[in-house]
Amino acid sequence: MTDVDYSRRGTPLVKDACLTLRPGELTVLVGPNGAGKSTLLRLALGLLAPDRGTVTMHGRPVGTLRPAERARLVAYLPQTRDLAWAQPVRDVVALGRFAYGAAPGLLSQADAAALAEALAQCDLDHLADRPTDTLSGGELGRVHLARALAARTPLILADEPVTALDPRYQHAAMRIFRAAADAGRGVLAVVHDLSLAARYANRIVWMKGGAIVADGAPAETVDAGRLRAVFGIEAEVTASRGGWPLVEVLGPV
Ligand SMILES: Nc1ncnc2c1ncn2[C@@H]1O[C@H](COP(=O)(O)OP(=O)(O)OP(=O)(O)O)[C@@H](O)[C@H]1O
Repeated sequence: MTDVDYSRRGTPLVKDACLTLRPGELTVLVGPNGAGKSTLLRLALGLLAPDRGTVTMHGRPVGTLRPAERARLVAYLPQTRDLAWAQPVRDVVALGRFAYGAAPGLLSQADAAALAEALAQCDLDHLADRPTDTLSGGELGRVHLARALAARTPLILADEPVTALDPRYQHAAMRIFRAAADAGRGVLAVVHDLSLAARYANRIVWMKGGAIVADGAPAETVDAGRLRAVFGIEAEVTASRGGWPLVEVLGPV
């Protein structure tokens, strides 16, 4: 996206945003509550139309893509994930294949392979037949992640995909995203845990007040001054043994 502005009732929610997602990169979007992260994702997906600027996907204006075309290019994991009715986990994950013509009970070989891989990646094999209204919040979070992965799209946009997950599954999910990026896909994930972001991202995009205020590798952008300026927190940043920045939040400024 280039030079994107978006306002609602006279209030600018996204200002002058320029962002290019590249294949092979796990980009983590961070910023305080209300910074405009979800709005930016929705603009990138063409779910909102910008007041100014351009948004393209694979070189085409995103607004000109038909829904099924878009669904083959990008998987979207929204922040609020309502399911209209309870269905078995397997069928919900299979919805990730709808852009390829799949329906529950009507899966091609490719659909079935993608479904099986996504269930296994998200450790859902033992829950595959469970109705979704019997799952815990974290289990349901993994179902939605699996649905996004099953689409096997070149691009994944995930809005707070790890928020409901326990530490083990948070790391597992970030590793899945990182592996997807290493395999050549482009991933953009909104993550609030800054150490988790710094541990796995190739690149961190920082938003505040609707604007992208920094964009770069974790080692280049995670520092105490930026954490104070963007989040209003005092924090100590040290280097982990693995070389990535570790953030210890001391408290609000
Ligand atoms: N339809 C709308 N009308 C008015 N204000 C809106 C609308 N949609 C979003 N906003 C406001 O825009 C701002 C940005 O919202 P957005 O959901 O993009 O933030 P966010 O960075 O994703 O926040 P969070 O971390 O809390 O999820 C918020 O202040 C929100 O209240």
